[in-house]
Amino acid sequence: MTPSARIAATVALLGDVAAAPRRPADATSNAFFRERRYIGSGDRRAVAERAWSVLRQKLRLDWHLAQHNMPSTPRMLIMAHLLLVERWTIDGVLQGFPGGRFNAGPPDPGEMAVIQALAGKPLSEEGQPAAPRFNLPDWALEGFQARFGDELPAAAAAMDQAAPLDLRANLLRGTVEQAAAALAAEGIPTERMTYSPWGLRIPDRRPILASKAFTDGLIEIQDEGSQLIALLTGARPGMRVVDYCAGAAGKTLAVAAMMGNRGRIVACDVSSTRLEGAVKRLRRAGVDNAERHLLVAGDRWVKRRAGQFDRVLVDAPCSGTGTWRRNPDARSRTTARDLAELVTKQREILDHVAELVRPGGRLVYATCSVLPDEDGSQVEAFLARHADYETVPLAEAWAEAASGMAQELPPPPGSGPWMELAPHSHGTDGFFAAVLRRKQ
Ligand SMILES: C[S@@+](CC[C@H](N)C(=O)[O-])C[C@H]1O[C@@H](n2cnc3c(N)ncnc32)[C@H](O)[C@@H]1O
Repeated sequence: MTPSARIAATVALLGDVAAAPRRPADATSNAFFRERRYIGSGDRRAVAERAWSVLRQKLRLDWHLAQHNMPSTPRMLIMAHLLLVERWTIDGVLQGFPGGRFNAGPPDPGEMAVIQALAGKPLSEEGQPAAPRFNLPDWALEGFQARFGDELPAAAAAMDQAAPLDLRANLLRGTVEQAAAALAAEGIPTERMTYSPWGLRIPDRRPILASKAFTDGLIEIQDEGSQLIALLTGARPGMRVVDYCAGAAGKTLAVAAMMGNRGRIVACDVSSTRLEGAVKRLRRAGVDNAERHLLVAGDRWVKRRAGQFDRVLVDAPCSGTGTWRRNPDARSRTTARDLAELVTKQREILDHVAELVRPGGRLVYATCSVLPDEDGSQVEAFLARHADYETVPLAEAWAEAASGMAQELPPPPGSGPWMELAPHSHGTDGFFAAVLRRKQ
């Protein structure tokens, strides 16, 4: 493809993303390239990388375009990206948008006026309101400020970067060293992680789904923060555990490995598609102590099992604000209304499952959000409603988890009542986890 044909393909991809505003951009992107198998891998990478960078910077680009009363069309977003992010000149942009077949077509007079106004401008500038300056949607600004305080500039900047590829060695299939050696033998070098005893990191992201280490179940893709949530359950062989919002079983797999396949873990979810997705993963990982339960309206599953579980993990549906490194489009896709609905849903789920835990057992509440409404405030409100629960501070929960493990753990990733992870402070996605004990 010529450079201008790549730009035209990026316009088309961003058009598809805009046409399906509630759909995650990676799903749209996969479908886009599936329908265009003639696009070679180099072109595909170039188109996807630029589209992804536009989505990563979209709130800032929107702001610049709004200053000129220009709607954020895919064409205009790319032109603004070329000027403000890639630092192209006006001539460069005009060459990128020529007429003719396979090209995006030249700018119209309105677009041309904006191109001229944006040329040479910085992406972020003095006087810009805080939300676009920190690349945050308006509805999330207050929560980010409350969570990070003076660290907000560093936290927001780290959230802007692409994330590494994090793997978890599956101890049901071998040791961490064996997993690392298997990957290295396939030309995929990895690094150990700071906190997770099972973690292997690939700093430069590369496809690993076709690797033998992956198909043999030696490794799973899982952010270090997610691994630490599983770790904080302190699950051990022989326990009875529920992973209540299990999705496609990401954390079920990690917890089952901690249990050495002994005891029982039930993966519940309201989504049959997600639970279905768990089947293959459980098999590949060699997990045979897990069962799945699809939650339906009026389900009495929880009521019938009151007080029966040692550990209940609620990996709650959330705004995903902690994962914006990986899902930059979610910044624009999620709304204030979504957040309000999620906070209500989280409260309802917590209240519903509280009775599943046996006295002395633990309820672990986790999100991949950094917003206090979904995290600390949600837990404080739960504790105020449930006098039979108390917090197990992070250091204590960490030490408890460590005592059940063969290898030593580093010091916990923080102090205080719960675990709060973020890209700038821990190199993980943004995560929250609180360990709550049901009193005897
Ligand atoms: C953060 S995701 C879980 C990710 C998963 N634990 C993992 O590690 O891969 C939240 C999950 O909660 C599920 N969910 C939404 N509402 C629910 C409810 N009322 N009860 C249980 N699960 C629910 C969603 O279908 C989604 O799979």
